[in-house]
Amino acid sequence: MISKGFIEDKSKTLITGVYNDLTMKNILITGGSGFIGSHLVRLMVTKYPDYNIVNLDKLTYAGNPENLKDIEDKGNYVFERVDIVDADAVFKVFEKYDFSGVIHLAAESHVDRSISNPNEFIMTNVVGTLNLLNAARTSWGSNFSDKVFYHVSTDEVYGSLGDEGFFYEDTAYDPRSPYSASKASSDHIVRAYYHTFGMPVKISNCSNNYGSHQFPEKLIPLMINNIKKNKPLPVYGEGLNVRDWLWVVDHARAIDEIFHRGKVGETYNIGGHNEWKNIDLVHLLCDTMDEKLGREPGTARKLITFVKDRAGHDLRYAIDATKIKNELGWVPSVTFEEGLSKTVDWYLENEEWLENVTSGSYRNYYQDQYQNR
Ligand SMILES: Cc1cn([C@H]2C[C@H](O)[C@@H](COP(=O)(O)OP(=O)(O)O[C@H]3O[C@H](C)C(=O)[C@H](O)[C@H]3O)O2)c(=O)[nH]c1=O
Repeated sequence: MISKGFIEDKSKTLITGVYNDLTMKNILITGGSGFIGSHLVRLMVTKYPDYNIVNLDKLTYAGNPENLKDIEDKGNYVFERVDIVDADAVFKVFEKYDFSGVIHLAAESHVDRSISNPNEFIMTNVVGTLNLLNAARTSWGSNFSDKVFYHVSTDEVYGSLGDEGFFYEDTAYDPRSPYSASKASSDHIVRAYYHTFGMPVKISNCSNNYGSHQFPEKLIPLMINNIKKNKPLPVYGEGLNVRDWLWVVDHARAIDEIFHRGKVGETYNIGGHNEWKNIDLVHLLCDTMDEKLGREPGTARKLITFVKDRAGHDLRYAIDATKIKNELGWVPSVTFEEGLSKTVDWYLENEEWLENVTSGSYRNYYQDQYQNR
């Protein structure tokens, strides 16, 4: 079924009326209905009206078209429901559109889920990435001029830091969870396609993101949701693990810069220089929520419950983001206090979204909508 107007094949036959400018570039964003992906799609669709943004997403529990409600009617946005593990389906999408660039974010991303179900992570993150690389290679042939295959990855590939030091672009990979091992593998495969086939690739490795539209299994939205509902706040171990938090909108800005101006074959680390011990962050969230909800100070902290630690829990992540700052001029646009306050407000104002993602209502609704496509 035709989604919303597209260029049917590489001879560029126009078959519906929406995209009548054949000079427009088709850019593929995978995982665009997810948390980081939806922020990137929003930015690209609004900032680059001369690009057709094709969002390819499987719509798992964490991918939700509702995240893009505000831009889904734009003429330069198209949605394709595809599982990247399905090589044939991926090839068909590459045949249907003549992509100039690929920004690949589709991934299983939750570390705890990778511990209980590693296979899904290997399939989506490793095999899925391979399928995209193969489809791009077949589609582009040996003509790589003006093409980019950009893999969006994580700082977890570098392993776990002690109390000191940072991850640099040349830090040796040392992944320790099935999730980070799958992302490390896909980074290596992407690099292999650069060295072996000359494919113009770029990779970025980013620290923990926070912001609107994040599935409430991740630390920040989970805590916000539980505080709101007066439910226990599960802190793993003693809460001493450290994460470097970055506002998701700033991550999307960084991806835009790297996609357009980053050097081919290079890696860029992205981070906020914003390290927090989990327990300190949970305290901050508790106090912020008490204030915003007009509750007695100290109310939310009483909900904190120390629970069994995550297996193989990485102690500390911290990114050195000097390269992206020096080469591309990117720095975070907000302080953590600003970003967190905006984030808490968004979850409080979007109760329905939170309820629907938690109950699976959106998922059921959209799976019905797209089941015959
Ligand atoms: C869900 C949860 C987490 N935690 C701890 C575990 C971590 O030390 C920290 C953050 O956990 P979260 O699962 O939100 O994120 P990470 O495991 O650091 O990984 C995240 O950031 C990287 C960069 C990615 O690449 C991952 O895709 C992304 O999921 O809070 C708790 O103490 N309690 C909880 O209920």
